[in-house]
Amino acid sequence: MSESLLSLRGVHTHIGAYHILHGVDLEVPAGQLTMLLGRNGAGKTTTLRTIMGLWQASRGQVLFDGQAITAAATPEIAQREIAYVPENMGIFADLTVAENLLLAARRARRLAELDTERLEWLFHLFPALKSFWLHPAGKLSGGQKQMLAIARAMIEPRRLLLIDEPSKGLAPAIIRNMIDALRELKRTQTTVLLVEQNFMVAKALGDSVAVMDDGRVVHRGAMAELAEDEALQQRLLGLSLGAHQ
Ligand SMILES: Nc1ncnc2c1ncn2[C@@H]1O[C@H](COP(=O)(O)OP(=O)(O)OP(=O)(O)O)[C@@H](O)[C@H]1O
Repeated sequence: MSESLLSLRGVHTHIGAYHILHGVDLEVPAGQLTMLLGRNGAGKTTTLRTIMGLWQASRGQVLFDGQAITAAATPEIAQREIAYVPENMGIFADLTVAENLLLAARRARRLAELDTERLEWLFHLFPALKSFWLHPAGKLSGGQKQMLAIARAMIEPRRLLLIDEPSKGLAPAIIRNMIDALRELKRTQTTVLLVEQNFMVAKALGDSVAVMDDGRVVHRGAMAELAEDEALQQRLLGLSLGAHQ
């Protein structure tokens, strides 16, 4: 079992008067892709936002590489090379694809300063970025916007990527492209925590898995084990047998 890069220990999060996370225990092994699954409203997005410091944990600990980041502010967390791709993607529609990528790169101020090798790798993963390089990002299709959002998170080497439901609303062919790109990212041994509702995506990409329900992690294990156990999927996720084939 590889060592955890990120650990959540008994994390509680309140949003205003609402108690949303009720003691989340989660381990994200280094160099692996961990799936975070669960029904709607289980607390997956709240967990990612709490890790990123966008919500503050009211109890418990968030440890990154053995150090507590529980009370750290978001910029400090980002400086530790943790990147977050929110469900709404957070791209700037009026800016070009190139400008969107440049803004995500902390070490480059001008396009010429972007690491060309890394850029070529991103173009190889997401060819649409090259075709639309100088077009406003708002003109991209939903799938292309999602690819841009992920590419922004990958423009510089990151130690941990938090990605929220990248397949949402995408056509199956686009989802397959996205799976291919994330598989390629896995080859670089980047540690990823990926929230998904689409079980096919989870099955294709996950090394390990955590399933949430009602603000807690209720199952942890290998993704391959959950993928084979339809009764467990039914119990944890309410998937009807065979529905996700
Ligand atoms: N800003 C907020 N104010 C109040 N309640 C919130 C807020 N954001 C989330 N919640 C509530 O917290 C609970 C968990 O939401 P969260 O978005 O983390 O779930 P999720 O597992 O990501 O669900 P989904 O798959 O639907 O995105 C839900 O009951 C939701 O209504």
